[in-house]
This record gives sequence, C-alpha cells and structure tokens, in this order.
Amino acid sequence: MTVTKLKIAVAQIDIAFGQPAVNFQRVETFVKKAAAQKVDIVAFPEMWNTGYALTELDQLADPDGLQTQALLSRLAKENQLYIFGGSVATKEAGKFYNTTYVYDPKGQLLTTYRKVHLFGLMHEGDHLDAGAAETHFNIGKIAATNVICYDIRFPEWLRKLSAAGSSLIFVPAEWPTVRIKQWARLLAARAIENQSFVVAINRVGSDPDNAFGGHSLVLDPLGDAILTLGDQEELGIAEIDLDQIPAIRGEIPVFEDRRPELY
Ligand SMILES: O=C(O)CCC(=O)C(=O)O
Repeated sequence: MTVTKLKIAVAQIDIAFGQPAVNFQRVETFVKKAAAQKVDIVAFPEMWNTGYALTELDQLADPDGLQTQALLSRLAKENQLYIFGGSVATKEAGKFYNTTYVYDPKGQLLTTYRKVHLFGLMHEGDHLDAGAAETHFNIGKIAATNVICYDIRFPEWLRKLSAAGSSLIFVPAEWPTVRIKQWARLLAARAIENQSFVVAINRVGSDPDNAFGGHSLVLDPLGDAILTLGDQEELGIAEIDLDQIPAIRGEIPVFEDRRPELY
C-alpha cells in the first residue's frame, strides 16, 4: 500500500441462512483468495454469520461477537491484510445488534459499528437494537468510515460521518434484487455529495423471503463505477487512488460551502 493507493477485494458472497459454521468457513476461504491477489483490504457484506434468520438470533447470534472477532483477527494477521468485516449478528447484554468489526494486518481491532437505522420492511426493529455511535478508522493513512445497508437512505448520517474527515465509505448490505436500481443510485449520490470513494458489498443468493442482487460497487468521488459486480458469488478487485480527492474537493468545496446554521 502506498500512502494514497489501496487495492481492495470485494467479497460478494452467498450466505447460508441460519448456518454460522458454513458462513465462517466461506469467509475464511474468501480471505485466502483475497490474500492470493495481494490486496490491502478485503470487505464482506452484511449479517454474514446468520443471514436474516432474525427469529433464531437467540441461538445463532455471536455472543459479544467473540467468535467473529477471533476469526477476523487471526485471518488478518495470518494473511497480512486489513479486513472490513461487513457485519454480523451479535448478542450483547441480552440485546441483539447488526455489528461491524474492522481489523488491521496485525490482527488488531480498529473499530466497531452497530447499524443505526433498522429496516422495518425486513422486521429488523422487532429483533435488533439500533446502534447510536459513529465509526471512524484508518486504513494506513486513509481516513474511512462505514454505515450498514439501509443507513444509506439517510444522507444526513453519511454527511456527518464524512464531514468529520473521512474520504472512503464502506457499505455492507443484504440489499434485495427488487430494489437494486435504488441501491446503485443511492450509492452514487452518497459518493458525489460526500466527494468520497464508496466500497459497497452486497450479498448474492436468497433466503426464505428475498433474493439478493449482488451488484457490489466501488465508486469514485464523482459517482462513477471503478468496479461493478454481477449477481453471482465472486471476488472483485479494484484499485483506488485517494490522491484524487483534494482536486475534486478543491474544485467544488461543498464541505466549506455548507450552511449548517440553516439545517
Ligand atoms: O433500503 C432498502 O431498500 C434495503 C435495506 C435493507 O435491505 C437492509 O437494511 O437490510
């Protein structure tokens, strides 16, 4: 990794419904595939341990995220890369969350984020508690942040995270095929308005209620796609250069031109 360039692997995986052991194995396989491509970071989708088996979370959610943390820490260290851990279902003090972990190549946990906006259409609010905190982390010297899936429909949340200094936004998702056009458009808008790179990782396959459309994307700060995946399981590779950001933000200085006193 140079200071501004990043080689990213997007692990667009299928998720076995309610079968964490199968999914842990799949994540391990994809980290190894990514390492073979000599990437700096590999990124995963949302709720990859359980899928949306929300009624079974009491048996399936990872207690305090410890199993996920142990796996991601070991894999990051063994393979000498960053892991953006998508998100997993966790059980903490009797509550359930949709939780992200990010690891550095030393196997150290960089940050934890819990999905802030719960998606009523998929009954998240009936089973999960919402997070209430921002996340900020560095990939090398690159300032990054993340949200989860439905969070991208709340531009004010991503603006707040970006205004704090991030220029790279990760978005893990289980975004249904039926709304995949909205996925692409919302992500492009979030990239353009925040003048940030966006790495958006959707799952493929289906569960008892939905089919999931893949179409994972890496977008530049103008909203143009550097990488677009299809609707099958695959590992996509993209290179981004954060050196583009100062010129784009200098030409149209939206962060400086904001009028927060009005909104
Ligand atoms: O906003 C949407 O259309 C999809 C959101 C979603 O599937 C989720 O947050 O899990």
